[in-house]
Amino acid sequence: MSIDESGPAPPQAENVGILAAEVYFPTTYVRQEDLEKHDGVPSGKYTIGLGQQGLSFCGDREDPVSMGLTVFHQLLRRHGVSPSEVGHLQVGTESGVDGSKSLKTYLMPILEAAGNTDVEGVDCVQACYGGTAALLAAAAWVESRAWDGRLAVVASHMAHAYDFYKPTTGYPAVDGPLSVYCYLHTLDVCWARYAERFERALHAPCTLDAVDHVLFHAPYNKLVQKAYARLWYLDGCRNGGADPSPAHSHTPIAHPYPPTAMPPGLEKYLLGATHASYDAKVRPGTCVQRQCGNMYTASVWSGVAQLLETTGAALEGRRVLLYSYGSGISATLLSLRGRAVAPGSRFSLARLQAGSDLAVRLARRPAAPPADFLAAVARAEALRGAKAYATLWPRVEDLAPGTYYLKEVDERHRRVYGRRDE
Ligand SMILES: CC(C)(COP(=O)([O-])OP(=O)([O-])OC[C@H]1O[C@@H](n2cnc3c(N)ncnc32)[C@H](O)[C@@H]1OP(=O)([O-])[O-])[C@@H](O)C(=O)NCCC(=O)NCCSC(=O)C[C@@](C)(O)CC(=O)[O-]
Repeated sequence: MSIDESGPAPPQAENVGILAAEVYFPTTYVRQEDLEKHDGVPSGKYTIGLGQQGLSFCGDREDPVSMGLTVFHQLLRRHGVSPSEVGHLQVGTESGVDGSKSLKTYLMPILEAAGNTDVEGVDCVQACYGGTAALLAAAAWVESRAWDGRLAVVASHMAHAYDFYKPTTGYPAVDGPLSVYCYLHTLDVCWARYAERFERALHAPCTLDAVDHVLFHAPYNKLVQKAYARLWYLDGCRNGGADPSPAHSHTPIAHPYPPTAMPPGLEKYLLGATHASYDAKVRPGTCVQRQCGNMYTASVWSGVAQLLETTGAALEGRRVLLYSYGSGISATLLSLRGRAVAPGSRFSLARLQAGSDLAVRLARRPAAPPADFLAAVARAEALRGAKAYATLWPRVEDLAPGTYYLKEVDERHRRVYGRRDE
């Protein structure tokens, strides 16, 4: 997919696009309905209230490095990319394993094995936005005079899902309502700026009708539903539509209500009014997010991979709007266009679709009991900063074939990785 029009095209801009995407999630997860029972909250609180189905977590055998190794290895192998073809490798992350060494350096053995050490890029760290920053840096490299024709890889990894779920010492402190406000308010600002640029570049009105799919960063799915409803509302306001609020029906809206000052009933109305278009434009990119929980830097980009799987060649010519949000605040609203590549290319949309197995892998995961999840959290806490230990769980044979895993942390905090046989 190519990055959409956003201004006068520099000479190399036609080379910029996403050729392939790969997603890794651990095989261990807990069902949200089991967590509701375990936590003693009313039934529906997590599954309907937050719109989530599963929560991925991993044991001490997996960390951001092993997940990055797995997904990077898989990306090259599945798409027939030789390590010598990679000239840029950038990792978007929220949770490195070292205060100095980048995650990118841990992935280098895969390229070094093929004699390739001439690889630009390090890590991008900024809450959930790191993956997007990495993608934009890779795109800028391909557009620049430094580009030598090789491929750029942005390897986003999934952070431990419980990092944000159970804040304790050393975990992020969260102001939930403020963070939700910031997410939605930032969407308002981004949409206004996006629409302005769109109209300047394309000399055509920017409306949601010009968009075929929308992908959102997803801390939880209910916020995605609300964000899409808000986008529809903003679109109506911007394009001189009538106030859809039952209380103010058909009054032209000069200024949208801010997210915190919506008249009673308006949000519910918007959710209902956008139900069908949400199903068509948004839902196809949300399955991994609902089944794994907040994937932080990888969240919105998992939607790209899922859209490739569900839509394939039909994506050609379609416009995908993508909202990346990271606390702090950093956000980008950008659009991508599905583009055909040379017939028979290893990166054709049809091939990407045929080679993708996200739904199969999600369905194959056996659900773990909440007690396993809590034990993994407790062990991660106990091992924070520890050295000279061998990892214990899960058993290597319970990892998916080909998965990289952490074997041990030695007495000098050096991490040793292995790979499960295929
Ligand atoms: C989001 C909050 C504040 C929610 O807070 P909470 O206390 O978990 O839930 P709540 O009591 O506010 O209820 C949530 C919804 O569930 C409903 N509900 C309640 N009970 C039931 C039931 N039985 N059956 C059906 N529905 C039920 C309830 O009515 C409500 O509906 P809403 O008003 O939203 O429409 C909390 O989960 C939180 O603090 N989360 C962490 C922060 C977060 O996710 N923020 C999102 C924006 S910031 C962001 O995306 C960045 C981030 C987080 O990814 C980090 C980064 O960038 O690094």
